[in-house]
Amino acid sequence: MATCILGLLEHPEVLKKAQVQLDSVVKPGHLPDLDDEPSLPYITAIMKEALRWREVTPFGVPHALSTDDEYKGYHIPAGTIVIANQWAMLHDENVYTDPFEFNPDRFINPETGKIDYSRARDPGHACFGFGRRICPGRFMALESLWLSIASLIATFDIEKAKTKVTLPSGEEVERTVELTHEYDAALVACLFKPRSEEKAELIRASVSQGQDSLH
Ligand code: HEM
Repeated sequence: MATCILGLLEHPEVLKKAQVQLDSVVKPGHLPDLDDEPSLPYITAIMKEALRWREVTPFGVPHALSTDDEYKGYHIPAGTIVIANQWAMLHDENVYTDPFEFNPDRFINPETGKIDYSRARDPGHACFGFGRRICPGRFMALESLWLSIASLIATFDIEKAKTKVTLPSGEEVERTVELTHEYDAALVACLFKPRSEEKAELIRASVSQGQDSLH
């Protein structure tokens, strides 16, 4: 979710495009649900791009060989720890054009407007691991992520938080609130604003429904 929010902050046009698609599909007064998924390919594309762009586990989960093996002529003895470089697979420019760009449209066929993995491979080929130990929670993860992203975009405008700063000259300027980090200057404070009073009511109703279901 954090990656997705960062991508949307960097690309307000993606947020707007997703809101237009949501508004044309989801009935007024309702939040999106999984039945809407086939009609909302752009939300699916945003989710897949977030899972690719800043993948959750760049080096997967290390595994150890229980028996000797051979891979492309390399002998790998039993006990060797093998790390799958998911980051490289999901940023391979032969598979994903401009791999460091957050671009959900890479998964959308421009003619049909539908999801099309023939132009950019489904990140599911790497982001959940591989083989026998592939993530068993991936179906739940994809559905809950999709619902969270769709509901967030349907109800909120998201923008970088701004603050007023007074320069030594006395001039007041507006600045983006960035919490710089030793290794990464990408920590940005953001504001979530309900898109309308109707959406604010929808958010309140859904929060109180969630609280009721906890009791
Ligand atoms: C976006 C969300 C998620 C991502 C990216 C993710 C990714 C992964 C990855 C890369 C592995 C290692 C697979 C391997 O060894 O090759 C893994 C393992 C695992 N995941 Fe997930 N996961 C996610 C969500 C979940 C959820 C929601 C659950 C449970 C409800 C879950 C349960 C597990 C379990 C139990 C394993 C260990 C499987 C084993 O070693 O046999 N994961 N996950």
